[in-house]
Amino acid sequence: MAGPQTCLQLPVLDISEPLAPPSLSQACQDWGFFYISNHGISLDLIARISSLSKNLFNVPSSSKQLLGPNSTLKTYTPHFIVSPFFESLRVWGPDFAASAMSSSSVLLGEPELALCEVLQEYGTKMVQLSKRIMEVLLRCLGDGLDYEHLQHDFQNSHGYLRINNYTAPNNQEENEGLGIHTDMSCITILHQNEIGGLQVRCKEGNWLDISPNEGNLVINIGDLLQAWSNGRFKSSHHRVVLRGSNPRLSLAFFWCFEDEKVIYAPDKVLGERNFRLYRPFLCKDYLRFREEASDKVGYESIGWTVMDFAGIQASKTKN
Ligand SMILES: O=C(O)CCC(=O)C(=O)O
Ligand SMILES: [Fe+2]
Repeated sequence: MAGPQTCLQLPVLDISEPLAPPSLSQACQDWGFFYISNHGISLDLIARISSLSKNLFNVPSSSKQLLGPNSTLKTYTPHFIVSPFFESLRVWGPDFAASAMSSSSVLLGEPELALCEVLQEYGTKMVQLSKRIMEVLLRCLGDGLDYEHLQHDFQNSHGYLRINNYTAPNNQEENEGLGIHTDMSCITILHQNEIGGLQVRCKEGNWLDISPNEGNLVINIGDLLQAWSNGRFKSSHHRVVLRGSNPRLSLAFFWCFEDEKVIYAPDKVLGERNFRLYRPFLCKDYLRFREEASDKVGYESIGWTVMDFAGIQASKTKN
């Protein structure tokens, strides 16, 4: 008899094709996760980013603190904020090279030009992919002509990249590299290396692996799109577990609404559900709510999702 399912089978959207697989809408509704293929990101580009960014993570932690939460740039998240095994460097778009230049100059004493160049290439491709993926997703929400109208809402969206470096202890345990959370994006485009470890939580509460899939990138829906789509797309709780001591590196690109955007599901996306699940809210107010959550309860976002913040049924006061 087959054992319980441990790995989630997800549709693959071939981004070079005009049509999406029929199962895509359902996957966005049930899981908020799918893969994309033919995305134009070569293994060589990823290998160059991985090896150059390792040089940055290898500098002494006293240097990395110069970019930490109390610094001016605040592009580095040190160990123990998210977990003992996680550190991360943020690269702001749209000028990814300039952001990498500032951070690498602080870490190495001079800019790492090769890294700036590859990150500019990666970031620019991520922006193009995000627009293409959003186009496909909007077609799923509004049939035919509606989608062009919907696209206006995303014209000022922007993106940033996080280079996540995981180092697990050499023990037999399964260690949590990144705790349970939802993303504060519209969509996230993720490359995880061959180690795997990304998991999504089922309704029943158990965890399913989202395995590395033949060079395909993982896409997940974030909170902003869940609210804007009136819950038709789901921002799922997910986490990263580390099995064994192999190093894990991931590149997570977050495509977001602009800070001043009022997030409010347009009439055309309401679909069969004729009422709104979320009150209108300013994007930056939700980001602030989540920041406040991290200060109070740490990184994990349970009880501090967009439903808690703006859900019409939800209690809106948190003490
Ligand atoms: O490292 C990963 O695979 C996932 C990262 C992630 O979920 C995030 O940065 O929000
Ligand atoms: Fe995430």
